[in-house]
Amino acid sequence: MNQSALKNWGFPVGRTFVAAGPCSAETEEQVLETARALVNKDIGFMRAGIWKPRTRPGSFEGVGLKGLAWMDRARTETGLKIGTEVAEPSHVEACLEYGMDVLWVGARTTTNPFSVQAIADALRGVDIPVLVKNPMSADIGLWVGGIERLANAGVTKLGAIHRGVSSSLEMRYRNAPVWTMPIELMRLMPEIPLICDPSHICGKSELVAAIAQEAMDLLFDGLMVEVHPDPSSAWSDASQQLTPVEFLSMMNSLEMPYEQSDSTVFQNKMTGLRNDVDEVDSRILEFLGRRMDIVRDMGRLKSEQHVSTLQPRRWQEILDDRIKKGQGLDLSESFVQQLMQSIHEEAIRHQETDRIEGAG
Ligand SMILES: C=C(O[C@@H]1C=C(C(=O)O)C=C[C@H]1O)C(=O)O
Repeated sequence: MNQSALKNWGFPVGRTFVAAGPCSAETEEQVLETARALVNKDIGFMRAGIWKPRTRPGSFEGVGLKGLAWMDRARTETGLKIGTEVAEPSHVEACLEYGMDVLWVGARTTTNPFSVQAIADALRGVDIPVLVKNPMSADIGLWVGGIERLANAGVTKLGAIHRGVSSSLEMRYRNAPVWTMPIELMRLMPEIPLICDPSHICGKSELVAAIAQEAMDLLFDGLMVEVHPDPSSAWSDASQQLTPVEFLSMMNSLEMPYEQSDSTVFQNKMTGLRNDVDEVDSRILEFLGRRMDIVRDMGRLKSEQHVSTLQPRRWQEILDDRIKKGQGLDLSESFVQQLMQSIHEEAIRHQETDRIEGAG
């Protein structure tokens, strides 16, 4: 949690920090209409995409420079701060000419250290807030590295935006939420304010409120939400944008939890439950240690008989059986699968280590 940093950067912060605005600037009227709908609503800044990195050519790629002039007009008229995504040094230069209040580096750009470095170099000596979206894949090193490149170039007002991760397996969301990634960023860089972009995670407007709430429950410092005066006619990302009315109603119904409570009853109950969890975790680890002892015995037997470490049929049986058992315990299939895969990998490591040592 680092909302004080956002306040120090000069952004209005209401109950939580929030950036809102259309996916793309489309027309001057659309930009102004959005700004008018957002004014005096505790908005940190109005967002709008000016250059849109699209997966395939031929789709709408942003209005370019004239969009910056529209945003500048919207700022003059409403007093809202304005921000957009930059993907190359020429974008940075144009944004600085228009005095944009905040910039962010998009997910595709964060994926490429050369691009981030070029943007960082273009930002040398500039003191505006810069936010870095997580890369397309679940590679936290690229995210941290992007933030570090900007910091090394002298950018001091740094933040991060979590927009989920591209996944061919994900069906419900456009980008898998993979909360472990922002939680790890919070641990590694606690001084960096962290904002969630539920619009890009969800891809569908009806899912946005639940993900925004989850972000609040996970102590994100704020949200970046796509809001369009008429989402169905939007030139990009039509299905994930909220109307201003939907956006405001979502903001009003968001619950903002605290990290702690002063209630001693709460604290005592939590301490008791946490002790129980500590006890269970110790037993899980003891059992895992025992499992690995057995696995190593098997490894020695296999080694003597020149039998392979990997036993695909046995592994398939184990997976099917544990997933089924997990269902009876209200453990999701994907959790049990990931857990067993980790255990299997550790088992293979034990058997292989013994094999190599035995051979040596
Ligand atoms: C332990 C064994 O070796 C490997 C590890 C397994 C496990 O951890 O359960 C299962 C099958 C093998 O791929 C075994 O052959 O049973």
